[in-house]
Amino acid sequence: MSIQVSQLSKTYGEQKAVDGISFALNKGEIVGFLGPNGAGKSTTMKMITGYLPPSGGQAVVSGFDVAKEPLEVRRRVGYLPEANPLYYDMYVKEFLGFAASVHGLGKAAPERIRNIIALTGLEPESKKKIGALSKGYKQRVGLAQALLHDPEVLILDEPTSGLDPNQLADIRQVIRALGHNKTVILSTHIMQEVEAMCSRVIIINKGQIIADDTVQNLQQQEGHGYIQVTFGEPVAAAELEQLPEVVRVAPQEGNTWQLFTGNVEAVRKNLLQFALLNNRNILSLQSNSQSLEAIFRQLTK
Ligand SMILES: Nc1ncnc2c1ncn2[C@@H]1O[C@H](COP(=O)(O)OP(=O)(O)OP(=O)(O)O)[C@@H](O)[C@H]1O
Repeated sequence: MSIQVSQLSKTYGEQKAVDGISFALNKGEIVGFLGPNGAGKSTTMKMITGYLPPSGGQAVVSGFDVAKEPLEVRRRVGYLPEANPLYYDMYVKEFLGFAASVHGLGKAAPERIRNIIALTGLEPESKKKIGALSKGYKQRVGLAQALLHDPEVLILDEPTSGLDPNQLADIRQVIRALGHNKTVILSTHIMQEVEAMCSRVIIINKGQIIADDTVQNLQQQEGHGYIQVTFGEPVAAAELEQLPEVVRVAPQEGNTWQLFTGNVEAVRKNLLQFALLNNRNILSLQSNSQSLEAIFRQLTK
């Protein structure tokens, strides 16, 4: 187990920013950490990296308790904080050299820095001062810093914020490749990003975990899949609502309906049977799963 979080919580005054959350991540997982603004994502990430002491519970990274052995944890974790604090007066290579010395990379540092600059696409800007870089390139320096010591675990708080579409594609590719032999947890508000990169999604709302599953499983869960059916004649909502396995129905244009269900196959069969017994014509029938964005909105509203 790379990351084991048990009953972790953080209280600010009266507010429970993180409220007893538990999850475990294995090596090779890229997990999308989603939630509305203020849900507790950054607070959780800061506690897992050891930058913020929890009010309760425990976080264990690569077998080390974050509270008891913070140095062992920092050796194994690469962290890109949301605010990405960088030394603006330093040159890119100078900053990475400094970060390498903090991690005690010694003689390995120059080659490692060269490799990381290439990996994060910093080459064209590597001779500039950090303060002179665009937002996207500053973000790349933050990512380079997080990767420098080749950590087993990467904790990336909105790693792609500020990147243009070309840079987005590059960095997603880098993160996907890293995910083969590391554990990556990344927070984002971009749902396509999660669909493109993550093997698993954890959704947090008001400090509590409300979903923890693969994107595919989330889409197949109760009420998240739907069938769109068009009849040749009017049908009443009540007739469709009483079909077994239908969770809710939504009228569309004309005689088209969306039937939400956790069992798309069963509803398809039930619909065909309903049409046959009640003398209705089905003009088209299509099964769909809702987008992650729609599921997110449903779960967090
Ligand atoms: N230092 C602090 N003092 C008091 N309250 C805080 C502090 N840091 C965070 N909070 C509160 O804790 C809650 C969770 O904040 P957090 O930054 O973890 O959310 P988030 O999910 O990362 O949000 P966002 O998507 O906006 O970055 C918020 O209500 C926030 O105001």
